[in-house]
Formats: sequence, structure tokens, C-alpha cells
Amino acid sequence: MDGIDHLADERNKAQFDVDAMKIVWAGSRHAFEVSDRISKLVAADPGFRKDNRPMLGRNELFKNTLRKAAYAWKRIIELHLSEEEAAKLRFYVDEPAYTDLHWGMFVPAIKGQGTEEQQQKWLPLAYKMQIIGCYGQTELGHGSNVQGLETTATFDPQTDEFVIHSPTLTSSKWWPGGLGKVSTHGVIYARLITDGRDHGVHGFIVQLRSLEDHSPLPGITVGDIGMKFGNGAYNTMDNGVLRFDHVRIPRDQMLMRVSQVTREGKYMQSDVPRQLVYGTMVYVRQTIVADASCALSRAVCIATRYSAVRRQFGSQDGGPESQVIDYKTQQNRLFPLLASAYAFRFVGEWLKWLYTDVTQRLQTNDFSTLPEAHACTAGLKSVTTTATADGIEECRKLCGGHGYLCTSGLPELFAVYVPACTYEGDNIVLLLQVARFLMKTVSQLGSGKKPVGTTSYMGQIEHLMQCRSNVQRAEDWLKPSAILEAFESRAARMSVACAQNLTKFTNPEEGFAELSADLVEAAVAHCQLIIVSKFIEKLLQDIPGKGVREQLEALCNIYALFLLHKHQGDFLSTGCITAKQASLANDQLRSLYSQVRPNAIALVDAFNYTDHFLGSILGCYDGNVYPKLYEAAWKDPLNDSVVPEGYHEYIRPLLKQNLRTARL
Ligand SMILES: CCCCCCCCCCCCCCCCCCCCCCCC(=O)SCCNC(=O)CCNC(=O)[C@H](O)C(C)(C)COP(=O)(O)OP(=O)(O)OC[C@H]1O[C@@H](n2cnc3c(N)ncnc32)[C@H](O)[C@@H]1OP(=O)(O)O
Ligand SMILES: Cc1cc2nc3c(=O)[nH]c(=O)nc-3n(C[C@H](O)[C@H](O)[C@H](O)COP(=O)(O)OP(=O)(O)OC[C@H]3O[C@@H](n4cnc5c(N)ncnc54)[C@H](O)[C@@H]3O)c2cc1C
Repeated sequence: MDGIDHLADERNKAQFDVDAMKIVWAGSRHAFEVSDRISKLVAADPGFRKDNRPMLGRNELFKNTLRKAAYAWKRIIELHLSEEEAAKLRFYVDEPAYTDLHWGMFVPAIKGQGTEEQQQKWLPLAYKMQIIGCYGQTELGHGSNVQGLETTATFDPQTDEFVIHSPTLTSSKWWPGGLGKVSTHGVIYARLITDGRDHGVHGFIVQLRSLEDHSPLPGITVGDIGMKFGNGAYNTMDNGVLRFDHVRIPRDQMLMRVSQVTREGKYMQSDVPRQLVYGTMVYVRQTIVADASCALSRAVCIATRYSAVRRQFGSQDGGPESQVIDYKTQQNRLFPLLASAYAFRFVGEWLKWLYTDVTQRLQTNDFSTLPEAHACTAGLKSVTTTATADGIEECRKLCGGHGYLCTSGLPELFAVYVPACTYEGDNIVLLLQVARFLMKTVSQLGSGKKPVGTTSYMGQIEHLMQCRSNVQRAEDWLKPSAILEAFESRAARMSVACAQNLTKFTNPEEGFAELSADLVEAAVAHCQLIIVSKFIEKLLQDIPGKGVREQLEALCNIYALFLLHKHQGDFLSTGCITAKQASLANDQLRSLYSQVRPNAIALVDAFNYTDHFLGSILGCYDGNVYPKLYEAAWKDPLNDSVVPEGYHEYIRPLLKQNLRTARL
């Protein structure tokens, strides 16, 4: 606006090489270059404008998303973008759309659960978007309990078809994204019935709409489920309702990698575990963890820049007031979120590696690491999305009153993000899965079966049950070994305590239900240990760039010590640390905040977000917040006229009536 960088002084304070940190954040130089190029391409293209979203009515908003999705696809083709570049383009376009479910779930479901033949038939059509698909699992009556789904797929040996049917109101499919108005096809989950026998839930490819005129096919009732939380936000998505009235599909449209139905109607299972039917969810949970760092870093970038611009109180001798970022309370709320954004980034990278490894093993029929992959994706999805949703809301509060304006970008970011705590598995339900995995691990200790992967720390259970932290000075908390021992012993002791309490119940399932709140806490402790240890492992790698390692070490310590402070009840009650050591951790945390303070703006610059992507006046790169806020207010449609519409109908008569009353 005035061409001046109002945050230049802040940028000059940085003690590290920001460009090198950008590469660490992106994952590699190549990833940085792709991301940088595509983000600029999207920002410069008026076709991807998004600032008007909160003002649009639903129909207009939705049509605008359809236009953007078609335009994005056109650009992807014209520019011959690779898969990696197309995914980045989707990320920077920053608008939930039916395409997310098509590429993110429909295609992976066919890849993971379809036979070679099925993949050859359906994937080319899906890749060219000649068919558009959704993921139709959840129903009105059941989401979390997948085994409770009611839609049926009954084999008819006479015609070699399945008959898909919604027997009850609660069996109506409810929520699938892209289903409401767009999808031509869906991977639909239904109970497979052959010869009167129920074989549980399986996936089927079902055509829903005509490829000629988009009308629903006979027997299909389909529509949108209605407005969701927030303006704009996730309302760009057509989450749908769907009912089947005896819809017939050919037998070869059952996804048959895990189990098959023969021409004669015989049900057969391959020697792959039935849980592979849940494989698409595992894949998406892994992507959601990586996405948490993106959403949180975006909110943190806004709140950090604005905290450096905003001044309140503290003026001495007529000088400037204090920047709110210099208040210790502001730092204590903001810097752990900054550290969490980095921590989630690195654990997301690791989880991607783990997922790729499991997928390669599955191809050779090695299923040994599947339980660990399920527990890690479920637990980390839960812990990172909860922290991110809470963190975005905290960033809004960190921006004071202006954070509540849509132009801050934070209300819409929160509204789009918060369902991540529910979709792809409710966070509590997923933590209970982790708890089951932990209880199984504890019960096998001493059986000779060595715990592996993320539970390998349980291999030193005797030590972890009785060790005492040897921290004596605040600086001792900077030793990775001190942090790891405290987190490992806390996680181990909480799991063992739950396992011991479970033995008091004659019925294990009853015990599990009764102790579920404690079990969830044990699962959180285990997942936080994973995040802390993956951050520490990242620091063992070669990290080029002046001062970059030092900054990452400070952030890693802030992440760990802030968790230790927040959950000190766990650490103290399990006897892993003393009250004195908890207090020393807090002292160390304060000094880490002072270390990070001069680098805060540069640490958020390292995310390399364009102003278009941030979509926030408070977070704009040049920090010129006030003129921009002032100008934006006048652009609000409510200010199109000086005297509002409705004045003559509703305000004037009121004022006149008050005048008459006053005269009386
Ligand atoms: C405008 C721009 C245009 C741009 C154009 C083009 C761009 C192209 C770019 C591409 C972009 C791509 C973007 C991708 C982004 C994707 C975004 C997606 C958005 C999300 C949408 C949300 C979708 C959904 O929500 S789908 C529905 C999800 N539903 C759930 O998650 C349900 C949760 N419930 C369950 O998972 C289960 O019911 C469960 C696990 C709770 C219980 O299951 P069950 O009862 O069967 O099991 P248990 O008895 O508890 O356990 C038995 C046994 O199985 C083990 N187990 C359970 N689950 C699994 C598993 N998944 N894997 C492995 N093992 C499992 C369990 O541990 C038990 O083991 P034991 O050893 O026997 O104990
Ligand atoms: C924006 C959005 C997009 C979605 N997109 C899709 C999609 O594309 N395709 C699709 O199939 N689905 C989709 N879903 C559905 C989503 O996957 C489910 O809503 C989710 O899995 C949660 O299930 P539920 O709604 O049945 O919650 P419920 O299970 O009914 O949860 C209600 C409450 O009960 C608690 N609870 C449930 N079970 C237990 C238990 N065993 N122990 C303790 N507490 C429990 C939960 O913690 C929660 O507090 C979407 C949902 C949303 C919000």
C-alpha cells in the first residue's frame, strides 16, 4: 500500500538464515521450488480470488467453487502439471471442493481395495475426470461404528448382480463430500449378503447420476444435507444424503481385493486382513497430520505478525507503546503454537514415510506393521487436529478484537478446520483405538515378544517404571535424554496403570469402557511422546544454514517443555519428575521464549506463505495493517449506501414513534 515493510526491523533481528529454514520447512529444495512457484502462480491469477467468500450466499458460493475447480483442472492440463504440482495447486487455491474427495478418497479406495482388473477399468476414467467419485461410508445413524452400517448389498445369482438398498431412514448415506450435487459415482460401503448370510461391510462402485444429463439414476434419491458451520468455510462442499431403492449393479463392481463373491454366489476371503477395507481411512488420516501443520502455521503466521504490529500500554516518556508480542503472556500462548507447527511438520514427514513403508510391505503380503500404522495414523490424527483447532482459536484471541473480523482470515480458517476433529474418525474414538493397541502391547511384555516401532520404549519397562529424572538445573532440561526419559516414563506408567486397573474387571470390555477416560489420556501421552521423539530425531540429521539448527532446537525444547508444563499433573502424579523439576522446566521455558522472540517473524516468514494464501489483513507480509483494515471496511456491501436499506421501513417509523411518545 505505502510500499514500506513495517516489519523490516523485526526481520533484521533474525539470527538465522531464513532461506535455509524455508527449505527445511518445505522438506527439500525441490519441494520448496515447486511450492514457491505454484503459490505465486495461484496468487497472481484473479480466477482464484477468494476474499469475497464469506459474503456469498450458498448457491453463489457453490457455483463459484464449481467454476474454480473447472478452471483449476483447465490450468493443470494447460500447464502439464505433475501430480505433485497439481496437489500444490489445490493446496494454494485453498477451497474445499468435491475434487478433494474424488482425488483424496475415491481414487485411493479403488487403488487400495480394487483388483488389478478393476483398477484398469475405473482408474483411467477417474484420472481423466470422465467420472467423478465420492466416498460413501457414513450414514445418518452410524459414522464411528462402521460395522453398524445398515445399507445392504444383496447378491442376486439369477442376474449376477448386487441389489443395493437403504432399508431404514437411518441407513441413508449422510455426509459424503461431493455427493450432494456433483459425484457421478461413489465407492459405497454396504453390508454384503449372499444366500441370506451377512458378511459385514464391503465397498462397491455405484453409479449415481447420468453421464448425459446428471439426473439421478432410477432408484436413487440424492441431495445436499444443508448449510454447515461458518460463512463460506466448508459450505463450498456439497456434503450429501443418498438413498437406494433396490439399485442393481453388476457383480464386478464389488471391490474385490480383500474378499470376493463368485458367479455362483460363494463368498471367499483372500489371505489379506479384513481391515484393509479401512485402508483409505488410514491413508487420509496420514495426510490430515501433514495438513495440521499447514493450518496451524497459517494461523500462527497471522498472529505472530500482528502481535509485532500491535502496540498496547507501556509508553515511556511519550515513546511508542509496547509491541504485544513482548508480553510474556502473549509469548506463552503464541510460541508453543509456533513450536507445535514445526513439530507437526516433522512428525507428518515421518508418518508419510511410515505409511509408504507399510504400503510397500502390503504389496508383498507382509501385514506385520499394519497395527502400528493404524495406531500411529489414528493417534497422531487425533492429537494434531485437536491441538490445531484449539490453536487456531487461540490465535484469534491473540489478535484481540480484530481477530474476530472475517478479514483477519481466522474465523474462516477455524470453521474450515474444526471438522477435522470429527471427520476421518472422531478424535476420541480414534484415541480409544490407540489405547487398545497400547493395552495389547503392555499385556505382551514379559511374553518374550519385543515391542517394536513407536512402542519400543516399552522394552525398558523396568527402568521406566522406577527411574527418577536427574534434572537439577533449568538448563538440564535442554538435554534430549532428560526430555525423552520424562516423556517415556510418563507414557509407560500411564499405560501400565491402566493395564493394572483393567485386571480388576472380570469382563475386559466392561473394564475398558469404565476406564476409557484414563485410557484416552494414556493414548495422548504416547502420541505426544512420538511427536517429541520425531522432533528430536529430526535434529540428529544434517541441517544446513546459519543458525537454523539452533532455532529448531529451541522450538523442539519449547514444544516438549510446554507439554510438560501443561500436563504436569501426569508427570507429577506418576512420579516421573518432582515439583522442583517441574518448576525448573518452567524457568527454562521462559528463557527459551526470550531466545525465540527476535526470530519470531523470520520463523513464520520461513513458511513462505503468500498474502493470497494467508487471506488475512492482520497477517499481511508488510505489516501495514491499519490502512488495509480501514480500506476493507468501506468495501463491505453494507457500506454501499450511506443510509441502509430498510431505513424507511424499520428505523424511521421507530424514530418518529419515539418522537410522538416524547411529545406526549
Ligand atoms: C478447487 C480446486 C480444484 C483442484 C483440482 C485438482 C486437484 C487435485 C489435487 C488432489 C487433492 C487431494 C486432496 C486430498 C485431501 C483429502 C481430504 C479429505 C477430507 C476428509 C473428508 C472426510 C471423509 C470421512 O470422514 S470418511 C469416513 C471416515 N469414518 C471413520 O473414520 C469411521 C471411524 N471408525 C472406524 O474406523 C472403525 O469403525 C473403528 C476403527 C473405530 C472400529 O472398527 P471395528 O469395529 O471394525 O474394529 P475393532 O473391533 O475396534 O477392531 C478390530 C481390529 O481391527 C483393527 N483396526 C481397526 N481399524 C483398523 C485400520 N484402519 N487399519 C488396521 N487395523 C484396524 C483394530 O486395531 C483391531 O485390532 P486387534 O488387533 O484385533 O485389536
Ligand atoms: C465436514 C465433514 C465431512 C465428512 N465427509 C465424509 C465423507 O466424505 N464420507 C463419509 O463417509 N463420511 C464423511 N463424514 C462423516 C464423518 O466421518 C463422521 O461424522 C465421523 O466419522 C464421526 O462419526 P459420527 O458422526 O457417527 O459421530 P458419533 O460417533 O455419533 O459421535 C458423537 C459423540 O459420541 C462419542 N462416541 C462415539 N462412539 C464412542 C465410543 N465408542 N466411546 C466413546 N465415545 C464415543 C464421540 O466421541 C462424539 O463425542 C464427514 C463429516 C464431516 C463433519
